[in-house]
Amino acid sequence: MLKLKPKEIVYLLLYAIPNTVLSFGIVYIINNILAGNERFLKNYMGIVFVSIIVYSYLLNVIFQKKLNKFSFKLLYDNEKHIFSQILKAPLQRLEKLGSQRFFTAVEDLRTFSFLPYTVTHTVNSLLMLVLCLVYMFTLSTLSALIVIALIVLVAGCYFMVMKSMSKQVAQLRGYNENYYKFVDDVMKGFKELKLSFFRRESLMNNFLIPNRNQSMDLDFKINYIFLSINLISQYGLYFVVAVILFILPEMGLLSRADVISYVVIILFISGPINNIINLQQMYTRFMVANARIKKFINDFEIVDDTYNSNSKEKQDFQSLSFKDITFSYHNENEESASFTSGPINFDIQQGETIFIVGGNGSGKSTFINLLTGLYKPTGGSMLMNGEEKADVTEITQSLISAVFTDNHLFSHNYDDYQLENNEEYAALLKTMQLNGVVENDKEESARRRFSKGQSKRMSLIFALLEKKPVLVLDEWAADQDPHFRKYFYEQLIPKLKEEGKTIIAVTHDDAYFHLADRIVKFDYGKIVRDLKTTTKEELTENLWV
Ligand SMILES: Nc1ncnc2c1ncn2[C@@H]1O[C@H](COP(=O)(O)OP(=O)(O)OP(=O)(O)O)[C@@H](O)[C@H]1O
Repeated sequence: MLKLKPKEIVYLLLYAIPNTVLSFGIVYIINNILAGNERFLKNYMGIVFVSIIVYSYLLNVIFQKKLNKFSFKLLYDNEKHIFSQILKAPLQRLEKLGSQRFFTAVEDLRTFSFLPYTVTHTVNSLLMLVLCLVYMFTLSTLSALIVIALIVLVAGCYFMVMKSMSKQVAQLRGYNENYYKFVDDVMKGFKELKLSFFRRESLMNNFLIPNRNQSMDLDFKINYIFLSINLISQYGLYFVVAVILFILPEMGLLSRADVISYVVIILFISGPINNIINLQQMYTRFMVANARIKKFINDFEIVDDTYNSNSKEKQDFQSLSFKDITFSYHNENEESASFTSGPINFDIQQGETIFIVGGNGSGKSTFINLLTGLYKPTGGSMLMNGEEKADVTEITQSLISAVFTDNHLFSHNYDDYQLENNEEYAALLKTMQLNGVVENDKEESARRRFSKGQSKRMSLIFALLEKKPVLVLDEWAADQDPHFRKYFYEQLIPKLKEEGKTIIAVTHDDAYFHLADRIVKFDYGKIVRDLKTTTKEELTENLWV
């Protein structure tokens, strides 16, 4: 993710080299004026000095602008990339990795907003350091070598400590990932938490507080080490100054006149050295964030198996078949499957209404996820209109609209229909008995908070507006009042059937089972009954025997 292209390196050098030469020019002039060098005590030197400062300032402004543009592009492009990766990920991957990965990835990306500042200061500081050291060499080779050795010693200690830090910075990120799980629990389980003092206390005392305390201790330790290292670098330089002032002249390695130059240079480069050292913690954070974003992108880097077609072409639907379809759930770190579905053999013809029934955990929703292409089967084949389809999602995207148990009403209209002045929408609001609830045909009126049952009805309206031939409903009627439930089974389904819809509905409402064309019963992930409905009594007899 963090890779510089040759063009960017050229830009960086085009800025950094002249800028450092100019900054060095400033030190060089100061040094020579302090040393009383005749050539520098000219009137025009003041103008040269100010010009260098102004020129260097302008160069920095221009470069900062470019670098800011580059890093913000990097930041925002990656935000978009992460979003599109999530949209491409299979449901199973998302269920396994958890939504908190998304939040920490965005947080990791934000670290890169410090990139322009860090890069500019590092490049300037490094080049400045090199030039000042070269200048020192022109004054006295041996002394320069001693000074370099001392700087290397201080830097060496620093880097050793730094190296051990990246593991701890990564560990800190891990704590934050868990923290987001607790945030998720609070947001989604707020009501359950409100109802139980014990649960709230347990969440706080046994989970959140230990997590935050461990995180705080580690965060403190990391920052304390960074701070200590910065102090080492600062005081280490005073130590170098002490060597220049008291030892090198005594040993006859440096003339008293050159001592001034050396000290001026050391004091001048102490800024860049401290910069380089301070900025190391930013690099450690960049490295960790970069590695984690890479991991995130890898974890979500899958061949996009979503059928990407915007084709409005009406699909001709006659039949859909499962041939020996199998699927398994695996718990983390477990070889054997925790639940296996199939082999499933199933057929549905155009215009049929099928109710999927069975006990809790019998595999109905898993079947719906396979049918809608959200789960990829581990074996078997799917046929549409008698023709085998390699890409299951091709079937689902073009044919099926669905309302899931945990339906969601989007905050905006992402579909290709408009609600305003849409007669079909107005008619559906009436059919769903929502015309008194939804005030008008404006988007805002459709995207507010509804009661659970109303929200399901809105989702069904949106599913019907997609005008796809197959409608899949997972326990849709479970949230409806008895009056509307009766209306749904006895009038709405027959009406949709009359309009040519093929309906597959998961249901527990055995009072209405007889109203389907067929009942498909699941148990332990397998179809154990596939019955044509006749009379209510006959069905009851056949279904439960
Ligand atoms: N994401 C998952 N990971 C692992 N196991 C799962 C997952 N989802 C469901 N299961 C397991 O698979 C089995 C079938 O679950 P499924 O949701 O398909 O049942 P269901 O028939 O729809 O039940 P219900 O009537 O309660 O909604 C259950 O044992 C369940 O615990």
